[in-house]
Parts: sequence; structure tokens; C-alpha cells
Amino acid sequence: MMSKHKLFLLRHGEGAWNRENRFCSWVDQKLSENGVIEAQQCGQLLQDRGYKFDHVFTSILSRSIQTAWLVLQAMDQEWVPITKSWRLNERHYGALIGLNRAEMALNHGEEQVKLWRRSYDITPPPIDESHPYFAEIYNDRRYNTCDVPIEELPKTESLKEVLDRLLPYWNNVIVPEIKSGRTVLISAHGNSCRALLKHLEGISDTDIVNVTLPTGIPVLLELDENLKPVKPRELLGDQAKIQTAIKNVENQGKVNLGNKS
Ligand SMILES: O=C(O)[C@@H](COP(=O)(O)O)OP(=O)(O)O
Repeated sequence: MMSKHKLFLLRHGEGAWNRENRFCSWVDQKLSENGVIEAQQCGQLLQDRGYKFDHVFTSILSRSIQTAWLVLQAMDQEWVPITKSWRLNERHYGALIGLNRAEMALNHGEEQVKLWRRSYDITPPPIDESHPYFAEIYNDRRYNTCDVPIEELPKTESLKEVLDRLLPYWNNVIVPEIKSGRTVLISAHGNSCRALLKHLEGISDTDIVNVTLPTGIPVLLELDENLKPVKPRELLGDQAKIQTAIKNVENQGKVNLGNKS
């Protein structure tokens, strides 16, 4: 089967709370110093391989936007249009936002933390007004710019619910771009990229549990004219380093390994 389109998915570079092992989700943390370097190195790798983007899509969270800027800068492609949507935001982790994964594993067990993080249709408890980050999120004026009223924005999400809110944007906005021959980079988040991968690759509800994306590593998908993958996804870069980075993300939910970086 011939590849007709290349699509690049990217989980942003490391953010401050990735480093502190806290669920970040809709809290607008910036990239850490290491995250800036990861994004720059990602851009350099894409530049070295000669890729050219026509359109970049990001969430409305700073870490995905900063990553897109740094990648385009490293590629001398700063002029490429960037379009932002809340529909590419990270999964809303509800009441778990701000909590430390290793501490959660200690209190609730590693299995429960894995279910919250990686299962397809388990929804964490919702955020409510008593939560320390509720006001910061819902008073942020960026959420008045969305295509749904602020009261209808999620208060928690399973991966399935991420896919439900992401798919209309994928189908109506991103797909036409790709089908018209443009090369697209989606600079987003671990779980918004996982949701899209599940859709594109037809990953089952049980197998998606085993898909983890490290920060700052571009994922190349080669698609046919119907946007079906013609070969397995490729995580670009040093494969040994990528496997270690995936393990480290998985270990964030372990009692003893979670707070080691
Ligand atoms: O919300 C967060 O903390 C992480 C994902 O956490 P896990 O699902 O890996 O626990 O999202 P990202 O760093 O990609 O924006």
C-alpha cells in the first residue's frame, strides 16, 4: 500500500509538572528548561530529515504552543500557520489535577493509578469548586473563546471522552488540510495524541492501555488516501533512549520509581 500523506503527532516537551510528577492536564504549566531543549532537539531532528510542514495544530495550553514555536524555529519554518483549539487539550484529569502520581499510587494502589491514566473508558472523579485549581482553570479567559460555552466544558474526561471532543475537530478541520496535500504537525499532549492514535490505527479499548508517549518525541504516521496507516507508527530518534523515556513515563505511576527522573 502506498503512503500518500505524512502526519506528525508530538507530545510537547517536558513541562514543570511532568518533572514534579503531578497530573497537569488543564493547568497551564510552561515547559521546563529540559522541555525547551527537548522541543529544540525535536525540531533539529525533523529539520535534519528534511521534513517541511504546511500547518501546525496545537491545544490552547502553553506547553503545546511553546513546543510548536521551538520546533518551527529550529526548522527555519516560523512562518508556518499555527491553529489552536481546546479540542486538542490534554485530557481533563478532574479531581486528580495537581496530585502527585507516586503518592496516589501509595494511597490508592498502582493498579488504580494505571486505570486512571491509561484505561479507555474510566473517568476520574470530576473537579469541583473546592479544588485548588478550579478557579485558575475556569476563570481563564481562553476558555471563553471555545466553540462551546464555558459551562459545557468538561470537568473530567476518560480517554473515550477525549476522543469524542477531538474527533469533530479532526474530521472537520484537520482532515481537509491533510487531504488537500498539506503536511500537518499536531503539537499536543500524551493523551490527546493517544486518543487520535487509537482512532487512526484502530487500537482496541484494551490495547490502548499499553500505548505511552514520551515528551518531545515526534510520531510519524504514513497514511493512505483514506487516512488509514500503511505501516506502523514510527517514533523518531534514538530508539534505546525512546524506550527508556517510555519506561520512565510508565514508572511515574509506581510508588517507588515515580518521583525519580
Ligand atoms: O496531564 C498530564 O499530567 C500529562 C499526562 O499524564 P499521564 O496521562 O501520563 O499521567 O499530560 P501532558 O504532559 O502530555 O500534557
